[in-house]
Amino acid sequence: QMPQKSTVFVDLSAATMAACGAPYGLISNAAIAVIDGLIDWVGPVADLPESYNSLPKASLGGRLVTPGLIDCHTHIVHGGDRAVEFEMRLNGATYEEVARAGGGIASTVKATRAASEAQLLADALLRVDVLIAEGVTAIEVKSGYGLDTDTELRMLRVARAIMDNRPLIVKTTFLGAHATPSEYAGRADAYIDEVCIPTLRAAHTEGLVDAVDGFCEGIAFQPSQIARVFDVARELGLPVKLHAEQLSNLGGAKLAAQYGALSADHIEYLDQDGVIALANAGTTAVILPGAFYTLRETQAPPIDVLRKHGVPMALATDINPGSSPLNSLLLTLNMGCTLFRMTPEEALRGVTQNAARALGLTDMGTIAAGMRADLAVWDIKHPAELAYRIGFNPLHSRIFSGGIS
Ligand SMILES: O=C(O)CC[C@@H]1NC(=O)NC1=O
Ligand SMILES: [Fe+3]
Repeated sequence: QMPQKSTVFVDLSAATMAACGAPYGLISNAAIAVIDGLIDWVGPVADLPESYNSLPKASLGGRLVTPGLIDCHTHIVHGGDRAVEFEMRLNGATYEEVARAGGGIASTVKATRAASEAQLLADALLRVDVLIAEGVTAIEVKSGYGLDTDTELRMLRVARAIMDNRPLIVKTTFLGAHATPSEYAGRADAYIDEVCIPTLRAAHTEGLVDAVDGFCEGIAFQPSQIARVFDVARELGLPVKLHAEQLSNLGGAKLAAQYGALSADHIEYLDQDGVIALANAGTTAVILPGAFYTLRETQAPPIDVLRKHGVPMALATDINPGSSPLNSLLLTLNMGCTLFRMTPEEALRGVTQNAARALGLTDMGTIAAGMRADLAVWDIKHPAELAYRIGFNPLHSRIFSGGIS
């Protein structure tokens, strides 16, 4: 864990992302007082209380500061890759031909089951370091490529080990209900009862699970099967989230809302009833343009309806080797705007304040007293530049728990 710092950062503009009237919660000529790794005060430097005069000052050279970025939906731990099936598809192979050749989730399950904890960690850290270089200070990591007890537990242990190796907050999500493994082909209910739920219990006993997720889709699990997993999550006192309405509308978002889910994710096929259910439940919508782009989908999520009903929107890479091998949260910002017409402010809020909300975190995501001092310092003049550029990383430095890292 990085040493916790006490510093007053000056010579900066702060896009606090806090609700304080100005777009982006912007405070020009600001100061941020940090004590023991937590933000103690933020505001115009002219108003800096004298009580902070004894703290060391650090100039940020007039740069723009945002909350550290949060990637709230990732499958960043996994074995192998799916480049060959990417090539097969572009050479005209159908999904069925790819599946028959052993492609799809099954090929990543096979590679993940064969990989050691050390190999999974080494591979994940390569992808994590790319996110850290973009100013990311927290990520969520899902299991779901093991689909057997040993490998699901190994994936979650690797997710926890990331925090021991990098200055990063990692929240883990159990996704045993990601797909039915080949040994249970055609027996999804048996897989849920004999593997998924017992593995969830074992993972929880080992302290490996912060939330529980599922893939509610025709090619994955029905709402009734997801509900059986969510009932156990509720019994264990674990929050839930759900991959819902990605390729069709099975009512997954409504099911998630019934369980007071932290988030409903993808939601390209969400209808107005589903939006209202999310709004009433206080569930965050997680928008995932990487899968929409990679799968060349045509149905965009109902951003305007979500906006109309005040459903908080988060934005994430969904980094996974099959449907979203997208290793850039900055590019995700641009895709959220250009593909789905989110505004640059909504997009930035989607990887800060609302990403924290999608993970049930209350100590990060905005620059405000009491929050972790996890910040990103940018060589830009306006926050909109973060979503505007394509393939350009303007990060100057990253502050984690009050220390430059
Ligand atoms: O193709 C993969 O490996 C994951 C697919 C991915 N998982 C999910 O729940 N939705 C997706 O698009
Ligand atoms: Fe996903």
